[in-house]
Amino acid sequence: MADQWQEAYDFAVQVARAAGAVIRKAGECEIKVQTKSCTVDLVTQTDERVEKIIIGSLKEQFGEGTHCFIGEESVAKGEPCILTDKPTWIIDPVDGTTNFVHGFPFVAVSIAFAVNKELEFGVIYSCLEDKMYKARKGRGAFCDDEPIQVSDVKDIHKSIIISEHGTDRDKQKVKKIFSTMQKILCIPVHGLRGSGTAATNMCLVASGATEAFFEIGIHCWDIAAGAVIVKEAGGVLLDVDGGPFDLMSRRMISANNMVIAERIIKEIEIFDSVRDDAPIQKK
Ligand SMILES: O=P(O)(O)O[C@H]1[C@H](O)[C@@H](O)[C@H](O)[C@@H](O)[C@@H]1O
Ligand SMILES: [Mg+2]
Repeated sequence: MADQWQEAYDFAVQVARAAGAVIRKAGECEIKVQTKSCTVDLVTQTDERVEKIIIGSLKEQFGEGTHCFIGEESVAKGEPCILTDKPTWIIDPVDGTTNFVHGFPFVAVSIAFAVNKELEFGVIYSCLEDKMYKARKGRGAFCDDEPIQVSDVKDIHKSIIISEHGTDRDKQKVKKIFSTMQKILCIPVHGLRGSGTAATNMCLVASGATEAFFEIGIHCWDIAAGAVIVKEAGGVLLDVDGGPFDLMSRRMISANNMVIAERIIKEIEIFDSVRDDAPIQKK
């Protein structure tokens, strides 16, 4: 059954493109902003609407009950964030909500699909740039149907590194984030960047525009699709402590190769985040 998930993969591309069109259109109107975990963790009606459209389309296509869903906005409303062996869609309807609110031009729809806890494919539609990134396990990574691959740079001094500061404003954590960035900048590297969306950042690694992207505090929906795309483009994924990549751990580094990844890891000051699949605390 080599091609078991091809239909799902093709459908995910269609759904991501349609979702991106909804986001583009919504960006032309007034955007009503609300907050989630804190005052800088933004959400809009578009995030919720687009997630409903995506999950609704997938349920209609594949039947209610056979597939599971982990969506950013559903989890925010109390749905479980547990990856089981069942076919599971992992969805970020609007990755880069802050960018969307401000008109900063990087916003992505991110859709991944896992079976037996293994990622089968990932689709990221960078909808303002109109770029469709996709990858299926063992079959390469593509941008607008052209194969993409990571950069071959091994010399850290010739690299561009991406990181983000996320939405947690705990002073000690922010201090560690900036201390890490300072140390990396002074290795020195050619530059530090951040697009404001983890999904797009991972596509930039996969297409060779940058050598690595790391972040602590991201969620599984931010990185699931990107993980497949980076890997299929020849890159590597690791925990920020150098251990194996763990989708639910809320931290990861994606890089073009192990040499770059391990050099960056030496500088990362790690801080704790509650795992995505941690039991929900009763209030
Ligand atoms: O826009 P989001 O879907 O909320 O994802 C963001 C995330 O909130 C932020 O913490 C990260 O720094 C960004 O890289 C994410 O993509
Ligand atoms: Mg996101």
